Amino acid sequence: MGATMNAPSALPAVPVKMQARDVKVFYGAKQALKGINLDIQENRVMALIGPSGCGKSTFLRCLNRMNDTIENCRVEGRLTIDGDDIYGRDIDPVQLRARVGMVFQKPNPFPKSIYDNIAYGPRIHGMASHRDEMDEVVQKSLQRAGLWNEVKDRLREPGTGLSGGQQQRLCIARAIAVSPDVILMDEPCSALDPIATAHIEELIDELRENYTIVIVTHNMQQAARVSQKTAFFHLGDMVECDDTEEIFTNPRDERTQGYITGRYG
Ligand SMILES: Nc1ncnc2c1ncn2[C@@H]1O[C@H](COP(=O)(O)OP(=O)(O)OP(=O)(O)O)[C@@H](O)[C@H]1O
Repeated sequence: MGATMNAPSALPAVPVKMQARDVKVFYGAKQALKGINLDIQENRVMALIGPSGCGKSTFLRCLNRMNDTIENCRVEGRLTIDGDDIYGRDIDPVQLRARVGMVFQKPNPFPKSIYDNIAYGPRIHGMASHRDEMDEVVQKSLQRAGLWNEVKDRLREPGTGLSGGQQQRLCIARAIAVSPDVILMDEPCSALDPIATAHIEELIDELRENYTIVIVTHNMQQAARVSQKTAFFHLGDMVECDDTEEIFTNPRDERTQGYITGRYG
């Protein structure tokens, strides 16, 4: 069977989807990240936690080059997806952002119909040539985001007319529609009530079957509930990354311990 002889209980290694090596980020003269090394495993949820201003969102934005849109922002180091340098000359940031989708803190549907919110990306990327094909993409994306049954009879109504939780699932469906490998989520539940939050958390757990997910959250219970790996950031450093259970029960660094026990943050 080819099992490793000296480690009979070892599980097969999980492939690395994205990798950061010595990633430094500057806003003008101010350094926000000090040399981050991190491996993001495929089909896992990784939570990024840490006190306000430690660089979690900055790091997240490096993963799909959203920092390119910030004028005085400079990124150094190496970031890869499936081994490809995402800051390489041959990488088109628009294509990259389809491969590495993003969901923001505040649901931000386009001022368009529910249908067109989903169809927008596939249209731009030429992913569906016929109406039937597009209908299928829209239906599949909404189903995967757990929203289809609620909206199937009102696809022509504006996306902005949905509840906050539904809007956030619409944004997740929009990200899914262009067939990403990775979905980045920047505090996706912070604007939602507890029921909508629980719904999104369940969805995140389902989505990891097909996608790699990186989520920034201030809510440590949420990190513990949804992620398999957790990385703790502090003052621009990635202090430690481990299995989520390990980080919350047995952190190695006293800064992590201080944060998870609520001593600061
Ligand atoms: N556009 C920007 N211009 C200048 N400085 C910025 C910019 N965005 C972030 N920073 C700075 O970079 C550092 C890291 O910010 P970042 O938003 O990544 O932290 P964070 O951990 O996500 O914080 P929070 O949890 O409060 O969202 C902070 O000192 C912040 O002030």
